[in-house]
Amino acid sequence: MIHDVPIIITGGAQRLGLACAKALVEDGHQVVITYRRNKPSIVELEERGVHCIRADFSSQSGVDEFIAQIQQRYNALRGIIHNASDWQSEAEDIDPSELMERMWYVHVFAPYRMNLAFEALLSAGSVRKGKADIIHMTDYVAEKGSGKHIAYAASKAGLANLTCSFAKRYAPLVNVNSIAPSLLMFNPEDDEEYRQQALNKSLLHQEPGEQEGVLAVKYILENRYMTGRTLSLDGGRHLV
Ligand SMILES: NC(=O)C1=CN([C@@H]2O[C@H](COP(=O)(O)OP(=O)(O)OC[C@H]3O[C@@H](n4cnc5c(N)ncnc54)[C@H](OP(=O)(O)O)[C@@H]3O)[C@@H](O)[C@H]2O)C=CC1
Ligand SMILES: Nc1nc2c(c(=O)[nH]1)N=C([C@H](O)[C@@H](O)CO)CN2
Repeated sequence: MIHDVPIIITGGAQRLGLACAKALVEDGHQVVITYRRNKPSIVELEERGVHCIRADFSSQSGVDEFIAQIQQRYNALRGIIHNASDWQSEAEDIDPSELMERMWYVHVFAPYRMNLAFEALLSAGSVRKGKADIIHMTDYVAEKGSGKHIAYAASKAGLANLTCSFAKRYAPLVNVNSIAPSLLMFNPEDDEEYRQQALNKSLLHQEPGEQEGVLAVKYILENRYMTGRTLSLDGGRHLV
């Protein structure tokens, strides 16, 4: 057992999770990330002192194995950012039952099990660091639904609801909040037409990039009077 008090970022080897990991290390935090598929960023993160753990949250055993590794290695946590996510749509070649199960495991079951299992570690982290946080990365569509990503949206709504329940359960030692982005970053395969449509969905018409997500995470980590709330990062999409 070592005496670090890290922040865990799930799905931390690319895009937003990776940017958060680098930024939190810069700010002096100890960081643990999970990754599913190996990537060059893992070496870079390990060189910066990040503890990288391979984990797949699409089954109960994958979640349980990860929890056991954390409990064996650490006795306190400064926080956990549930960022791992699978943005899969209801495509014709996908079995809906399999899709819903996959979405539910990564967006609801894994955060739920981890939040329960890490209660003692987060409480200890709060005592040692003066504060502990659980952050759920949800999505604008958790509130509005989505015609193309039905299971994804439903499972993100489940994650948003966990925010309220765990905020009640863990107050006052652990603050529990969500960040609900709309468009943060396009994927490389997105074509120009798709990009224009997505940009036109918000008042601000921009692809903000991962650093806006990092700022939101840092705000929550520093804030002492917010729990059970959602920080909306959507360019005013609700007003369009
Ligand atoms: N990007 C955007 O515009 C938006 C993002 N968000 C939310 O913000 C967060 C970050 O977004 P973004 O950086 O784009 O996310 P990505 O989709 O790029 O990355 C998510 C990470 O989660 C990991 N992951 C997926 N499924 C599993 C699983 N079953 N078990 C373990 N790990 C898994 C992936 O690992 P691997 O690569 O190895 O498969 C990947 O590294 C997500 O929660 C997302 O839903 C919300 C709205 C908009
Ligand atoms: N896990 C992910 N979730 C989401 C992604 C993504 O790439 N990975 N992307 C989006 C889109 O950016 C969308 O909001 C606009 O095209 C949503 N969620």
